[in-house]
Amino acid sequence: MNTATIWRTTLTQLDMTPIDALTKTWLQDAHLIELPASARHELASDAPEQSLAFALQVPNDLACDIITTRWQGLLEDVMRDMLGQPVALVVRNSTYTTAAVPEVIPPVHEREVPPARTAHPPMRQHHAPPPQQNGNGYYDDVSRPPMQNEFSYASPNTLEDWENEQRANMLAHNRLNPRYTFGAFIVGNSNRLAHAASLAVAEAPGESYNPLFLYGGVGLGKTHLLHAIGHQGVDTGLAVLYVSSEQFTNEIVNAIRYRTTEEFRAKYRSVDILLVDDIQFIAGKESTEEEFFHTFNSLYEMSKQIVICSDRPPKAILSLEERLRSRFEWGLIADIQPPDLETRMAILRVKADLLHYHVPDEIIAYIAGRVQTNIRELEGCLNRLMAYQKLHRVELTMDVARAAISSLGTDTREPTLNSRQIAQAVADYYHISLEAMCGKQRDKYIVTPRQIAMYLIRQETSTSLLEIGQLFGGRDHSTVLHSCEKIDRTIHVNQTLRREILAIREQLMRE
Ligand SMILES: Nc1ncnc2c1ncn2[C@@H]1O[C@H](COP(=O)(O)OP(=O)(O)OP(=O)(O)O)[C@@H](O)[C@H]1O
Repeated sequence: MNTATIWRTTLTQLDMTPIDALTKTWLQDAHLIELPASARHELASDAPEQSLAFALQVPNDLACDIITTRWQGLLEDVMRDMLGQPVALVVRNSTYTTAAVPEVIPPVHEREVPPARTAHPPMRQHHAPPPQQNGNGYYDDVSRPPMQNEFSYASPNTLEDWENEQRANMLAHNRLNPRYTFGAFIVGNSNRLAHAASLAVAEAPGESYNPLFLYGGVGLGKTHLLHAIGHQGVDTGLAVLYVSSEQFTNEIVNAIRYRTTEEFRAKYRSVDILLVDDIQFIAGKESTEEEFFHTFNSLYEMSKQIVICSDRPPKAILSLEERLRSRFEWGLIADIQPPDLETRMAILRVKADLLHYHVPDEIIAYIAGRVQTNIRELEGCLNRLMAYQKLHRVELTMDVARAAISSLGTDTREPTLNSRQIAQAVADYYHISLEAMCGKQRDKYIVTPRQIAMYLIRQETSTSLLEIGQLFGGRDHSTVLHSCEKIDRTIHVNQTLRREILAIREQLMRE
């Protein structure tokens, strides 16, 4: 996929985000280019090694500042979901060239600066040049007025309004992903408890479950729930702080290094809701655990809400100090399990609707059947499908979906099924013998499963109509075609049949 297509597809996906109109105009005018290896030093120092590196050329300095501080993280997330690989961006004014940067001056994000003294760092601060606050608690590099003629999209008044709104937003919503709200979270059996507990905590922070400890596998919605609690807290005027344990650790290291531990403590102890992601990473880091222990105690004593996420329950975080482990167990521990097929389909449906992307149910079921454990991958598949379809300018059919999804990496299940396995699964599901199903019998309780088996074989394998006919007692290809078409029509009007077929598919995917 070339960079122009990647960028066009990214722009379509930004439609559902609350990016303001002016920034959207800048993004529409931006150009994405691949960053050559020789320019990788421009990326944030914590950009993953294996990330795809791009430069986003935007029309002016102001756009550059705002997109970097406010939206870069979101852009990287959207592109990562679409491309299935981490993405690192550097946002530049389009007049910038690498050659123009004097070699003796390191890129600004690599220069050493003391940690910003703010309780509300901007979103993804680690990717941006560290902002400097002015006396009003605003960030100078963002609040700086634009130069005359710097852009021509809005009158100064509009810009001023915009800036005020953005400052307020940035200070309030800090690093929370605008897409991760309760409204956008699909509830199923796998996450019902975690969702209910998160909602209870958001509605009455510090009163119901404290701490709330959420755990579950990769990409199952822990961070999403954490941010949803955060948004609700911010909306009700509370001071919310979301940190990854990695960020917490870095801040402590910096606080010790720059002798700003008092400020560090003041910051963490002034919040109403503390949200900590991936707590398992503080285990074994002595001074981080020590500081977190005191932070926890202070907040707890003041009845401030603490919500913690991890990939495993407290008992399984082996090198965690006992006193922290026991505190994590004081409140409620809720797990998130991999979603069932229905939930995966619902998530895909909602996501497709948000993108105004019409995806037939059968394709939703197909994707949901292939990605079973990780919702991030599930979303990635949908993004990939959309990008693939746009790139090839083809109608969205099952074959297109298959081609798009099969080019994905290892987390998806490739169809390794053969016709006999499918026929057997259908026979098992309807409690009939394979022989009867493949024979000549014409009773309805045999005929329908036979037609379903033909339909599924046609969907899931490249077996020809002729071969399918041979498997089913030497029927000719037009009979097979008729059966497939009949099932295809019926599942659009018959919920029961649709569910039965989904259940068989799910069973096959599990095998
Ligand atoms: N129940 C859900 N409804 C809608 N979207 C969901 C749901 N669960 C997860 N997602 C989406 O899946 C993606 C991954 O979720 P999230 O980042 O919260 O996972 P995580 O459990 O924190 O993963 P990790 O362990 O990798 O940090 C996000 O885009 C999130 O919005």
